Amino acid sequence: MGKVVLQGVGRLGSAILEGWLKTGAVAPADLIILSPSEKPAAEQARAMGAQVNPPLEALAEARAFVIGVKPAKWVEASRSILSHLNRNAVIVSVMAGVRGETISEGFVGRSVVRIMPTTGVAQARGVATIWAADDAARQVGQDLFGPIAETVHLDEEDVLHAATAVSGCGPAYFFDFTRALARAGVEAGLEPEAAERLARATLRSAAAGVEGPDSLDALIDRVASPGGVTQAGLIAMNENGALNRVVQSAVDAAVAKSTELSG
Ligand SMILES: NC(=O)C1=CN([C@@H]2O[C@H](COP(=O)(O)OP(=O)(O)OC[C@H]3O[C@@H](n4cnc5c(N)ncnc54)[C@H](O)[C@@H]3O)[C@@H](O)[C@H]2O)C=CC1
Ligand SMILES: O=C(O)[C@@H]1CCC=N1
Repeated sequence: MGKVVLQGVGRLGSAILEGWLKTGAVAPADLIILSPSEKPAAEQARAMGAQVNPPLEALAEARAFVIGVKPAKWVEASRSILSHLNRNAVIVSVMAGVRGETISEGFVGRSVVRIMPTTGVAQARGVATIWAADDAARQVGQDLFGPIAETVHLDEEDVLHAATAVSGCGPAYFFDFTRALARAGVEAGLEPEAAERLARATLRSAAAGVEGPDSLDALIDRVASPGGVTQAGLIAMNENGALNRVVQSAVDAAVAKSTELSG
């Protein structure tokens, strides 16, 4: 089967690692982790049998090489490992922006699959958008991320910018909204601790609602009694298209940044 190399155990890399360890999607004995500093998730993986920073000759057994470093770092990070990496290893990039063709050139023609996951992969409850130029690479992406995320396959690489702006970044938008809701609750008279507990629990409760088949319109409708309290809040939030405008501007800015990173 071959080894899976994870290069970079930062915010997202550690979430991926936690998801794999939790689900067994990648057996710890098949994991090679490359990290310049000690990381709790890497240490947990090591205790379960993974190799952390082994001699680079170990990369000759790699079937997949996951780039978990920042877009500005991958070229430098690939330099020392390239000559050791199995010729047939599939390069799995979770980097925002950087194009598959550019990565493939940097990895001397190896196949590339691009994935845009959310940090929810840590709890095996992520969502991951997948694009690859060839089916074999796409399958590697599915095998690695299917067990820890709901996967959405794209036919067009360019649409990854939009998927990144909506989904890769999306959890932060919801957390930001939740924080704003808690702050508004404090303004309205709640104690800060109660306001934060209520806002966080409401996010979880709303998330449970979207597990089912109901449309978003139906879900909103169920909360908003006609002429009632929720409707008053929704009317204020959407006055002159305010909510759509602010969300659209966030997505547009993220798409622009992702496009900038693609060079
Ligand atoms: N944080 C997120 O929610 C998401 C991040 N991404 C992508 O994931 C990648 C990583 O992002 P974050 O985890 O947020 O950044 P981060 O800065 O938290 O993690 C990057 C890690 O790479 C390590 N690193 C740097 N040079 C290295 C090298 N030569 N060898 C091994 N490790 C090295 C750093 O020590 C750091 O721990 C980025 O390309 C980003 O676009 C994609 C989707 C979501
Ligand atoms: O903020 C970032 O650049 C990365 C990509 C999507 C989520 N986090």
